[in-house]
Amino acid sequence: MSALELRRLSHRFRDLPVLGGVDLQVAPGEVHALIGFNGAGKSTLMRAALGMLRPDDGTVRLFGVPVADADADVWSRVGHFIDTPFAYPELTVRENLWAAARLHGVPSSRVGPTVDHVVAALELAPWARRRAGTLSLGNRQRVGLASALAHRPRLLVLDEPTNALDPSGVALLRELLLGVARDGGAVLVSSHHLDEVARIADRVSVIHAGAIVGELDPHGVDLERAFFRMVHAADQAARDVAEPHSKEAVT
Ligand SMILES: Nc1ncnc2c1ncn2[C@@H]1O[C@H](COP(=O)(O)OP(=O)(O)OP(=O)(O)O)[C@@H](O)[C@H]1O
Repeated sequence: MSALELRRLSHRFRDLPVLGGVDLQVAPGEVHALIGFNGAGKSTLMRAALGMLRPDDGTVRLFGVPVADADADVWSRVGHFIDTPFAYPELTVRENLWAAARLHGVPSSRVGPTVDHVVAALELAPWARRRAGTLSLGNRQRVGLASALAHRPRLLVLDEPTNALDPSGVALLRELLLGVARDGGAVLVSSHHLDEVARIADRVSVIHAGAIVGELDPHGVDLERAFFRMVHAADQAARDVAEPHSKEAVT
């Protein structure tokens, strides 16, 4: 059973079509990367996957359960990092992580060691007693990732998680995500960084203009060229559908 399954997901914001019939699955033990240009629909897809946005059409299942029916047990197995990292600015890093772990169902008897573990994992110890609102952007991003990871979720959904991280943070996160997948967890991660994706992904789906236009081999040569070729082919196919006569005139 897939940890996450999207079927025929469609959405528009007013008259702007943003997702057009997306199918996507993330299996246990797999890092599935989603790459695409700015505005391609990555965040919208992830928000729909997490029940933060109700799509116009299509279905979302988390561990086989329709997202609308997901109960606390299902959500306790999900971790996410979307948009601006969530943190209470007036609480310390430790207090934030404590709250995140409790909200994800970690019992109070285990929350102390859970927080210790994730503070160490994200190398947040020097800032653990600082208020989150006083942290640098990169360290706030680390707190957001720590909140997503603290309760050891079986499905992680991360939207551009390396954006503000320094090279050591990027390397740290890479090892953490590979560890989650090695332990049988499922990871969906969006990124613009093809080289980073190639290092961690088992599958790479390309999203373009709200549609999955193909998969890239993460171990293939020249991922960037393959990505642009795929996107341009999708654009050409869309033009051929919109203006069939211009194609006939050329051929
Ligand atoms: N709440 C909203 N209201 C109206 N339009 C929106 C809203 N959220 C997103 N959009 C539009 O939907 C499209 C897809 O946006 P989305 O944020 O999903 O793209 P993305 O692939 O995550 O982009 P980026 O790489 O820049 O983060 C864009 O054209 C965006 O302007």
